[in-house]
This record gives sequence, C-alpha cells and structure tokens, in this order.
Amino acid sequence: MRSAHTVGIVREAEAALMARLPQGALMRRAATGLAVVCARLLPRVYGSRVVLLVGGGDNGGDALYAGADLSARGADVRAVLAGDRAHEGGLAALRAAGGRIADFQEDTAEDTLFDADLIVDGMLGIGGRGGLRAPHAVLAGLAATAPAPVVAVDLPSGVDADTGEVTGHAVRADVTVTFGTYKPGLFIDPGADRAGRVHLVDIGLGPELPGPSLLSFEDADIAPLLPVPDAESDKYRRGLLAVRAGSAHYRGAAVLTVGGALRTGVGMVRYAGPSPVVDQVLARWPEVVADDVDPLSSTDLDPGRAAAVVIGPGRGVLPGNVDELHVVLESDLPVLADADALTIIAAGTLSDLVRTRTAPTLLTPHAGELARLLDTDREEVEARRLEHVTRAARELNCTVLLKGSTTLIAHPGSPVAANGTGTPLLATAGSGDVLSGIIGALMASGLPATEAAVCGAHLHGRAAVLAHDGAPISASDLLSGIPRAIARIRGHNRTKGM
Ligand SMILES: NC(=O)C1=CN([C@@H]2O[C@H](COP(=O)(O)OP(=O)(O)OC[C@H]3O[C@@H](n4cnc5c(N)ncnc54)[C@H](OP(=O)(O)O)[C@@H]3O)[C@@H](O)[C@H]2O)[C@@H](O)CC1
Ligand SMILES: [K+]
Repeated sequence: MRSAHTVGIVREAEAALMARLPQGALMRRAATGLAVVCARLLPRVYGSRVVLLVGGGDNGGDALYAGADLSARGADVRAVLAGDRAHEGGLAALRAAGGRIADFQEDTAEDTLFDADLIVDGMLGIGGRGGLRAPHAVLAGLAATAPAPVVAVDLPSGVDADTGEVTGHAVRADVTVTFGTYKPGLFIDPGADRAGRVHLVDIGLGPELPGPSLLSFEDADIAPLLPVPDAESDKYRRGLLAVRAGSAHYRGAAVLTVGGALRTGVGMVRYAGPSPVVDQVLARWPEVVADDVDPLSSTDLDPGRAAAVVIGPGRGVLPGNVDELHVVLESDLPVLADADALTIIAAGTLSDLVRTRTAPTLLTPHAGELARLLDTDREEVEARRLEHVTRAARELNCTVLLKGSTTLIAHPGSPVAANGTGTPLLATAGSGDVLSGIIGALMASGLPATEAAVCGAHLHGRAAVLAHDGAPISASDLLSGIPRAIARIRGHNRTKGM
C-alpha cells in the first residue's frame, strides 16, 4: 500500500525534520536518491549526456545536485535554466563537478534536448501553481517529443501535487522520483498518467508524517481481502447477493451485473425482475435463482434473506422503481446503489434515507451522476474529482466510488483510495454493471463497503487488462478476465509470502 500526503502536510513535516538537521541535508538526501535512479536508467553513466531542466525553486536544486553527482561520475551534464534564477548551492555544485549551465534559448533548446540520453525535469515540484508558464511549457513540450527518457523530480512539472490536475501543459515522465512520501496527484489522472513509474526516496520524513491523505493499493494489499471459501462454507455462508438490475428496456444490465457477481465468486445470486429479463438471465446463468417480480406494480419488493443487495443498473426511474429502492434502503442490509438508483437518490426523495442508514451503503456514480447528486456540473466534478468524491461521502454519509480514468473511493473520515488498475478501454457500455456485480459479490461475502469497493475496482481494472490482449473489449469480455485476475492477484500474494 502506498500512502500519499498533501503539500500542506509535507511542508509541515519537512519543517519539523529540517529543524533537527544541518542546512541542506534534506536536499542532499533527495538529490542522492534521484542520482541513483538516473544512473540506473542509463546504460552507463560515464559519457552519457544528461540534460537538466531547472526551475527557480528547490525542485531545481534537487536536479542540480543530482546532476553534480552524475557529472562527478563522468556524465556530460548540461543544465537549462527555465527562469531568471536558480538554486545557488546547486549551481555551484554542478559547476564544481564540471557540468555546464545555460539560460533557456528558444533556438538551441530543441537540439540540446534531442541530443540527450536522459532528461531530468526539475522545473517545478510541490511549489508549482497553475498551468506551466513559458519557457517551462516550451521545455515540457520539447521533452515530450525528444527520444530520451524523462525523469521527473518529485512530480512532473505542471501536475498539481494534491489533485493530479493539469491546466495546460505538463511534463510527461517515464519515471518520477518523489521524496519523503507520495503525493496524491501521482495517483490521480491526469497526473498519474504523466508520472510513469514512481519511485519513493526515503529522506527520513516518515516519523514526522501523520496518517495518509490518500492511499493506493497493489495486488499484495488486495490478495488478503479476497474471500476464500473454506471446507465449512455453504452457499448461504459464502453470501447470497440479491440483484435488482435490468428492465424490459435494459435486459443486458441484469445479465452483466449477475455475471460480474458470479465470476467474482458468491454463494448464490438471487435475481428479481420482469419475466423477460428473468428468462434472459437464466438463459445465460442457469445457476441463478430468479423470481419474476414486476418492480413497477408488485408490492413484494423485499430482498429477503440476502447478505447484500445491488440495485440500479438499467432498472428505471419510474415510481415503482422509487418504491423498490425505498424498501431496499429501509432494510438493514448492505446496499450498493448504481445508475438509475443514483438518479432517483439525486432527485432528492431518498437522499435522507441514504444519509441516515446504519447498514453499509455504497454509491458508485460516474462524474455525471455525482454531479447530479451534488447539484453541480459534470465539468466541475471532472475538474476536481478528489474534492467532489470526498464531499459526496461526507454529505451523504456513506461510501462513494467515483468511476473514471482513476476510480476514487471515499468514506467519511477515512483517506481516499485511488485505484491504480485498468485501461482506457474500460470506458465501454456495461462496464459499470459488471463492476456493480463484482463489488456486490464482495459485499455479500462479508467485506465492508469501502474494502469491497477498493478490492472490486482493483479486480475490475485487472480483469480488463487481462481480457483486452491488445484489442478493444466489450463488457462481456470483462467477465472472462475476472477469474484470471483473481488467480493473478492470489498468485502474487503467494509469491510474496514465500
Ligand atoms: N522543502 C524541503 O525540505 C525539501 C524540498 N525538496 C524539493 O523542493 C521542492 C519544492 O521546492 P519549492 O518550494 O522551492 O518549490 P518548487 O517546486 O521548486 O517551485 C517553485 C518555483 O516554481 C515557480 N513556479 C510556480 N508555479 C509555476 C508555473 N505554473 N509556471 C512556471 N513556474 C512556476 C516559482 O516561481 P514564482 O511563481 O515564485 O515566480 C518558483 O520558482 C520539492 O518539490 C522537492 O523537489 C527536496 O529537496 C526535499 C527537501
Ligand atoms: K519536477
């Protein structure tokens, strides 16, 4: 598990640590770690051409000191100064080690960057604000087209450290070397996409840091959460999931939601819906117990003996659907509400019920649905995803999973989790229905809502990567990737444990 802290917290922790250390010690630690990673990326250090892009603050200082280390080992190091000032100590160290320093020149910058074997982006770190100004933006553009790998110092310049937002230009790094703790923006798109592989350099900040602001999970963290049936398990102990998805218009939503649950593993799925949908579900998944229920007229809407309920995908927003959701939310069962159920909640009638439930509740909106839940615009949510998912969890007093290129999971009073798995190909119709089924199965198996959401999002992304094999995927293909993803994640855990 990787923990990230916001800039404000990093600054406080750094100040506390610096007060106990000789001046410049922290920057030396950071720069030494940076130089080690840079050296590993070069076939050999001696004779390699390293170009440093140097901003006016301490981020540039890190790059200059690391450049001095590489220069002392025989690299040909050139610093390009992006601003009219640069870290004095770093400049002196680079000069003393034989490195060359030049101001940014529009007509020579391209040749300099295109001749490099390695480009080090030390323009902006946690002190960056807003979109990159010139010439930083020009250098970011040249670095993106130059053939050499790009190493970002602390974070790619132009990425907001706290949110991952990018306004205008930003550096696209192959590797980011970050110091002391991860920054949230390294795990949230578009920042995560700009960061490449992320290395953390320990500069001794750990004891000064409070609990994390954001968490990112890896296979090894997910493996122990996946339910494993034992010899004692029967279908009821393994969990019965009630699925209230699909309608005459959207039959596929029921098939995909049920499929997601079955492929993840659950004791039993009990499906209830209109008769033509029941037929379709049973034709694809004969192991399901299915009841003909017309949610628009029936009074028998009680999910009965279930361990968890998934409600909403393709279900509809008619008065009967509102009644059905009402009954489900009034129960004391763990509930996952998605799609149409979110539209009903956003309309206001049932939001109080969500807020006051004591049983686990998970909402799984995409940006448009979250915007409706918060009475704002989709663009607002897309621009500041972390802020909005946190706000929704707080205001609705439940767990909220915001789907997107980085799926975020928030629960009141807990650090937000950023999901690191997946592929842009996941943005396909029905993919969210499968996710609901996966998470529903995990909730029915007894995982708390937040853990089920974290685990389910990870699994969903891994399944997509395994299923696509270089070609576009449909939501149905995703289903076949789920068991393989589970096997990979479990296998990873066994290797770690050996
Ligand atoms: N603190 C510590 O103990 C340690 C810190 N460490 C390192 O220090 C880094 C933080 O250094 P920092 O605070 O000096 O800020 P930094 O990221 O260099 O940026 C400031 C410069 O950027 C400029 N600038 C801002 N926005 C801009 C824009 N949009 N477009 C263009 N320019 C823009 C701004 O210019 P100004 O706006 O002031 O004119 C100023 O010149 C941190 O990330 C880590 O690498 C490590 O050594 C470990 C120990
Ligand atoms: K940087």
